[in-house]
Amino acid sequence: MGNFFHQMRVSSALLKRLQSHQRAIASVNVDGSRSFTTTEGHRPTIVHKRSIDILHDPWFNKGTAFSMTERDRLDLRGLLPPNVMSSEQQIERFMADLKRLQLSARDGPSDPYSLAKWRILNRLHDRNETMYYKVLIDNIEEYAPIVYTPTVGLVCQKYSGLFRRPRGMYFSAEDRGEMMSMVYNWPADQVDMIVVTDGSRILGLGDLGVQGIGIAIGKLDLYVAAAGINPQRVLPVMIDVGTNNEKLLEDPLYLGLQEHRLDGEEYIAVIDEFMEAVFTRWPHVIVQFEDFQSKWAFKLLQRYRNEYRMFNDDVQGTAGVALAGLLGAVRAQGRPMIDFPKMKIVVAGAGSAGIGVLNAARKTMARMLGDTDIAFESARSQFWVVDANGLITEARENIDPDARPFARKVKEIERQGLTEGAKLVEVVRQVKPDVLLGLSAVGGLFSKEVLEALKGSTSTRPAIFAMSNPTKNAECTPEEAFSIVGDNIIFGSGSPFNNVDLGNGHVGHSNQANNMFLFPGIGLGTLLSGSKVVSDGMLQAAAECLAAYMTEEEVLQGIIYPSISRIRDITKEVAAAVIKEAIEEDLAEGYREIDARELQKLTEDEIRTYVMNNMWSPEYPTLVYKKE
Ligand SMILES: NC(=O)c1ccc[n+]([C@@H]2O[C@H](COP(=O)([O-])OP(=O)(O)OC[C@H]3O[C@@H](n4cnc5c(N)ncnc54)[C@H](O)[C@@H]3O)[C@@H](O)[C@H]2O)c1
Ligand SMILES: O=C(O)C[C@H](O)C(=O)O
Ligand SMILES: [Mg+2]
Repeated sequence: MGNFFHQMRVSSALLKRLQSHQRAIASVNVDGSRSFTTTEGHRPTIVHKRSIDILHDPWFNKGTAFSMTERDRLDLRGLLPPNVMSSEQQIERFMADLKRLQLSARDGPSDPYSLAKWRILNRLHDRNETMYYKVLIDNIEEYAPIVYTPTVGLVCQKYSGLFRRPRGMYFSAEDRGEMMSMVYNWPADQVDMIVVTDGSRILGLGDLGVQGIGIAIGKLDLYVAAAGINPQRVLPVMIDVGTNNEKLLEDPLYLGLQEHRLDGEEYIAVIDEFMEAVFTRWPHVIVQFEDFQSKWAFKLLQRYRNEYRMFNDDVQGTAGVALAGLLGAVRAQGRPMIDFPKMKIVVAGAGSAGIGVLNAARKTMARMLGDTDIAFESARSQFWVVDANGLITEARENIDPDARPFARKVKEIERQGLTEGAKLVEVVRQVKPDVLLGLSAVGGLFSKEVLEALKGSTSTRPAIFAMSNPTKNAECTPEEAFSIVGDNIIFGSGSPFNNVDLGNGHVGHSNQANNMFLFPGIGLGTLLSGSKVVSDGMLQAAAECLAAYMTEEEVLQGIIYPSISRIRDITKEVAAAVIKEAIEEDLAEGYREIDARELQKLTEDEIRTYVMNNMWSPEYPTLVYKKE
């Protein structure tokens, strides 16, 4: 018996070894790599690829389930959102998302087709970039609202569910001290354009944390489609310093750091480290800051704009687009642009966008009035600024320092029956403005009552700019504006709306007043000029180029911005204007084969040709394999 059990014991031990050995031999992978497993647990699978290659290989990719040690070992740190997910959580997220989409297909409020179109376009983007951009460029009017505002807002809100293949880099608070090295995990040795966000104010949707990466991706889609930046040289970046969005903090499927936002010096240190890392690796890159909450938007712009090639699209891009619209509104009245300083402008919203617009408009008025201190001071009295606490006056306690230059003098407004904190409708009623401009993120703020009050405007052609995004945050729709204020108004909005049929063959033109008409040209012009900074003069030249782009006939019809189908052409013109200004300011240092001296010799037409010759188009290159 003993012998029998002994033999049994021996054979079972032997059997176990044989089985494990058999399993080892049996798991040779299809690509020839071998996986060794033992009964004590899993030994590693030998792979012959790392970094982006392994993320893009459906055989080995684990996505958010790569552990932190694997991420370090396989050069994946920074290429994935920071939260490590279990495979169960991944499946749970996918199924929840699928069910959520099915719900939205039935509940109706969100356009289910827009998200479905985004998914299909996103899959193409991951499979074949040349084809993706050819589809986008050839159908820009139909698909810009899908890859950009407004659908991109929905994508950001649902990003944790929609996330499939990571795109871009994630620098998180947990990467402090690592950024200078992890930046080399990005496969491209040349990067021309970076769009970076910290997710703190995505469109008018507030703090979306790591999900804000969608806005950086959407903006760069326009850099490629409108400015012809080579898609292999763009990099979307998310700086994940946590989120104050309680819903995301509690969401088990959220992909970002589930802690409250860093603030103060700790926050600045993270951004500093990021900027140093990217400009060390790519000294000629241009970094566009996007959708940072106002308090940091201004501070970081001032901190970096003289040291790095950077600009803030919400502050500076929007300022230029709005200025072009305001000048267009003057032209649409059949008046010369020099009449601009006479306009009375009511602005609802004193955040990163609103203040940016006010500063640019006031400087332009002052320049038109002789560019003196007196002119600058007098221009101030053309603006009335209303924020969440009503009209901003010098009587306001704890006034935001960025808004202080636009605080109305109490004595001045008493004559108009206005006081500190006066409601928007009261301000419109008393001021009778030429322009009502919204950058408040409050949908429907220009209520029927406010629009009725605007009928009392002293302007022959009042202008309404409902610039907040996405669509549901627009201060009013074109239908409301034209039907209440009248057929003769000028209308612009941040998100696209259809034109309004006014009857009798008349059309109420719904312009898209969006910074997409400037940021691609600002980036492209800065790149091709070789300027080390984005100067105020370059930004002003961009705005004035957009303002002058429309013909007299178009403007008199109420068309003050181009159709998005012309975005490649306006971007070329804006870029040329930016280069010309950089040359005049002696900032242009040249780009690739063309040096500063040669740039200076170019005529305006030659600058345009230079721009066009450097705009990438979606044509397949011929490929030849060469062993690395
Ligand atoms: N069209 C464009 O190109 C463009 C460009 C940039 C920003 N935007 C949009 O502008 C909006 C604001 O962006 P931001 O970065 O300035 O945001 P922000 O949060 O920094 O500022 C919002 C401002 O609106 C004010 N506000 C809030 N409620 C108000 C109310 N009831 N009445 C009047 N003012 C009110 C706030 O006090 C604040 O001053 C967002 O929807 C954004 O998408 C559009
Ligand atoms: O993203 C946009 O459409 C414009 C702007 O940058 C915004 O923040 O709303
Ligand atoms: Mg923005």
